[in-house]
Amino acid sequence: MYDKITPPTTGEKITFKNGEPVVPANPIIPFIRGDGTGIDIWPATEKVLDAAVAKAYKGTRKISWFKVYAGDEACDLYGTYQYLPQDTLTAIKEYGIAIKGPLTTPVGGGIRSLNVALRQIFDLYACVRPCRYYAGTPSPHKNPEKLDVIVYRENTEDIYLGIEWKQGSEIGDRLIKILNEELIPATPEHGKKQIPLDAGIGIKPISKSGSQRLVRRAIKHALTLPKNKQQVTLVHKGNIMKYTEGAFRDWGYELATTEFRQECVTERESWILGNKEKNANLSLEENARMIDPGFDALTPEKKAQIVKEVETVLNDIWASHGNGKWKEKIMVNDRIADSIFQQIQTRPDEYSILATMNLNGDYLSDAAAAIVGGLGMGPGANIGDSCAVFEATHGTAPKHAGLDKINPGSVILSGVMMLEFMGWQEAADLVKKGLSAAIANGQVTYDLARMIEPPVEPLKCSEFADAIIKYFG
Ligand SMILES: NC(=O)C1=CN([C@@H]2O[C@H](COP(=O)(O)OP(=O)(O)OC[C@H]3O[C@@H](n4cnc5c(N)ncnc54)[C@H](OP(=O)(O)O)[C@@H]3O)[C@@H](O)[C@H]2O)C=CC1
Ligand SMILES: O=C(O)CCC(=O)C(=O)O
Ligand SMILES: [Mg+2]
Repeated sequence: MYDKITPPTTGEKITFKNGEPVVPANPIIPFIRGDGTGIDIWPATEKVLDAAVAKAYKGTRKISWFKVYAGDEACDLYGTYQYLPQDTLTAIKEYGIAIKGPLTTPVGGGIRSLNVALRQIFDLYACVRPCRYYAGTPSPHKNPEKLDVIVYRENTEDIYLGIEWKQGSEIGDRLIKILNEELIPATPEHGKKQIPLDAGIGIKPISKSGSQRLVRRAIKHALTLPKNKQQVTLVHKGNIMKYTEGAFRDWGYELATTEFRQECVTERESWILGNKEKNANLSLEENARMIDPGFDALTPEKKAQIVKEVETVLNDIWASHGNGKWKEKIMVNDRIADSIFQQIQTRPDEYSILATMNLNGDYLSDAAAAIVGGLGMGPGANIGDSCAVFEATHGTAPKHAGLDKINPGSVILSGVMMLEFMGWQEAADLVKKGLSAAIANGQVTYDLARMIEPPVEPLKCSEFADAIIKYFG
């Protein structure tokens, strides 16, 4: 079955039932070490996870790690350009849950991202990246503890589908010609616009099904959070990209107000309901004026539309959501992408789950990680309905590779997410406890040490792992 790798001789497979993993006591879990700093981070991660499982379950549970190859290491073993061998894909498919270090993607030309390829091959449509603060972590922000968000990023489409044509390529030029001469002129709203003849072209597909399955998962996650964090914010640049990013927002609201009608309230609905609660005699038009500050300047048609919206909301959900009942529901709102980048800095405690398309989520997860201590503190998971691959937000950080210096925190915390996904909460809690205590005691790697006042001597990557284990208690 495998060409150059052999699964561990002990251990069993994880399977999936209704999208949830069924985990034996001794699961086999494939891991990819990763390029660049993967060489430092992976051994530290494995050591911490093994120690936590051993301590939590006293030998009754154990992970059998299965080394599989991708990136530079794969080429060394399988030959030139064998960046993602079939063996690796077979193993991940067979064992269901995997964890990986970062993999290099060249800029401009060369191979397309192996990280993205894995997400697409296994349909890992939700990239889940929690950004929360561990006490004692130095941060460029005054109140980093106020940020506690989970970026829920659509992980398989958007421009990451990678359908693009190089400037000057035959098909790219043909496409531009067809667009300029046929399709754009046939679309009145595009007027006399033309694509420059020397442009590269990329396609940005955003589908209804792809958007809604991501938002569905985000809402289900919100249902598991404490009441004050039960909120899903749809992040988009829908004012500019109306039929892709704007549609993502609309499909998100549609899903929330149909599939999750009893569980959700939208922000606008909450205003309408709240207005009526404060003044039961409010007319529909007065209510409409209160939810839309520019109401009086609108055209009669637009005004009528908003009055109709108020009427529909009150007819449809006053009984189920009115009289304050909406305060117990999941709040679904939306924010324009550029705005959310400033909002997570200026009003961090107003947000919880940020549901995004692929590119926005990629940017936003790095930015949010920076607030709570940097890319060394940014874990992540790529989750589908029958497979999950855990990986950090950061990349290979090549200048730090092989120095036993980098912060393994993000991959270790990705391991925590993996343990939680497996239902091994006791082991996950031990790792979080050890990591929190190490940081609180100033035992940190260079990235955090350089921000602490007064400065502390940084630990090596491997020493940080040992410190975490020491603080399991
Ligand atoms: N999922 C994946 O595998 C990903 C892969 N990549 C790939 O990684 C390669 C390098 O990308 P690059 O843009 O340099 O981004 P990186 O995330 O690899 O690194 C950028 C900087 O972030 C900081 N950083 C990253 N990881 C850590 C860590 N574990 N601990 C502390 N600080 C950290 C370092 O800052 P400083 O030097 O200031 O300390 C580093 O120089 C590219 O090929 C890219 O495509 C990128 C993102 C995700
Ligand atoms: O695949 C890559 O090289 C980069 C991907 C990335 O930045 C991410 O998923 O956050
Ligand atoms: Mg990224």
